[in-house]
Amino acid sequence: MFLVGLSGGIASGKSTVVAVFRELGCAVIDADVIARQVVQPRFLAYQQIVHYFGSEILLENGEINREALGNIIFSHPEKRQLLNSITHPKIQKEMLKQIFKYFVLGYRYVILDIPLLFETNTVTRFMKHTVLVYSDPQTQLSRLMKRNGLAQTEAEARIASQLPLDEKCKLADHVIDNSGDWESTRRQVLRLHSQLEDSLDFLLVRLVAVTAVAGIGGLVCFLLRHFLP
Ligand SMILES: CC(C)(COP(=O)(O)OP(=O)(O)OC[C@H]1O[C@@H](n2cnc3c(N)ncnc32)[C@H](O)[C@@H]1O)[C@@H](O)C(=O)NCCC(=O)NCCS
Ligand SMILES: Nc1ncnc2c1ncn2[C@@H]1O[C@H](COP(=O)(O)OP(=O)(O)OP(=O)(O)O)[C@@H](O)[C@H]1O
Repeated sequence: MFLVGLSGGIASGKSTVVAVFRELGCAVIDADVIARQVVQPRFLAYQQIVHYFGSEILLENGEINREALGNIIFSHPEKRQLLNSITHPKIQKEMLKQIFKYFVLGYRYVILDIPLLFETNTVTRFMKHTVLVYSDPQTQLSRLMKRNGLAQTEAEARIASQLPLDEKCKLADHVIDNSGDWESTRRQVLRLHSQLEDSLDFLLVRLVAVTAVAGIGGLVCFLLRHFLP
């Protein structure tokens, strides 16, 4: 089994791309979804967040007010670092569990949707392929403002909290440009999907070749040992 790391910038279109991969039957693990689960009130990360950020970041029902926490961490790098240090180890542990689940289920590759894949670049070495979902700066900004109802300065602060998309493009093996319409993105995902399937075939061919060479080598040794004086 191999891993495909998928990333992008905030509102660049990762979920849009991942939806097409899911439609094609691919296994996908979404770090944003896990990040939401690990801060539920019954977990340790929740207590740590309340301890460091105070009860003012809680909603009336006791859950974390994500908007309030986002406003803090996207404008204070040291607080972002603190939140990352609380949540990231738990997110990685849960991702590992899910990778194992898909391995047991027999999936041949798994797509990991990790927004900060290239920022925390220790993870990229476990990926056979990396994919970047790009959108041009103006499109990214306007989609983010519209989706989250943010003012331009707030949206710019969120974008600035991540490595620029142009930098990430240089680090990725594949780029999907989501600056255009849905159909154009869909076509690119279909093309990439068939490339990933081809690379899977290539892996199988290599595995068969290695097994065949080992088998022939064993047979030659056997013959030499038994038939040579
Ligand atoms: C700050 C939080 C509360 C904001 O929640 P909200 O529901 O508004 O946004 P959501 O979780 O859907 O994230 C949206 C996007 O924000 C960006 N983002 C989230 N966390 C971070 C971060 N620590 N640094 C930079 N960008 C981030 C990502 O591009 C992500 O896809 C939340 O994102 C969070 O808990 N972040 C810390 C965990 C984390 O790093 N998550 C990213 C996946 S590893
Ligand atoms: N090709 C497109 N055309 C028009 N709108 C789009 C397109 N792709 C995405 N969008 C819209 O842009 C917004 C961001 O897209 P999406 O949620 O897929 O990004 P994301 O990278 O997963 O975001 P985040 O990391 O912040 O959660 C959404 O409101 C989505 O509907």
